[in-house]
Amino acid sequence: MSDILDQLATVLEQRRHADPEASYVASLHHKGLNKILEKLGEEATETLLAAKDAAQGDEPERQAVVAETADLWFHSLVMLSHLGIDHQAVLDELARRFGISGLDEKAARPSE
Ligand SMILES: N=c1c2ncn([C@@H]3O[C@H](COP(=O)(O)OP(=O)(O)OP(=O)(O)O)[C@@H](O)[C@H]3O)c2ncn1[C@@H]1O[C@H](COP(=O)(O)O)[C@@H](O)[C@H]1O
Repeated sequence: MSDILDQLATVLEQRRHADPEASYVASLHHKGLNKILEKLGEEATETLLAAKDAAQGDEPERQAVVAETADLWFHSLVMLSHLGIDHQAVLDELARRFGISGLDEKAARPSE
């Protein structure tokens, strides 16, 4: 899975200083963080609406969830790139958490 993420992250990095007229990613960087976050919020909402439809739908509705989730992941990568955060850090964090039950992790948190 991380092959395509690595390739995409490389392209996104190249687009940071590309011509906004010629590249969607460059146009997002050019518009700035608020625009990127606005798109991210939109894609999150579209993903959850698609998921609600898919729960009572058929194959087309399931495919819509895949497409919306791809939009959401893509815009998350653009956000990370804009902030200069390597997407590998997110993969490393997931790897660090791998095998640690969320229930156990929460129970081990210091009480506030
Ligand atoms: N994976 C993607 C990708 N996924 C989604 N999108 C774009 O994300 C945009 C958001 O979808 P919307 O339906 O919300 O778009 P919209 O309604 O036109 O947006 P608004 O006008 O409402 O702001 C669309 O223009 C999609 O084409 C993507 N654009 C680019 N990529 C990748 O990024 C690379 C670089 O793209 P460019 O920078 O455009 O060369 C591409 O080669 C692809 O690999």
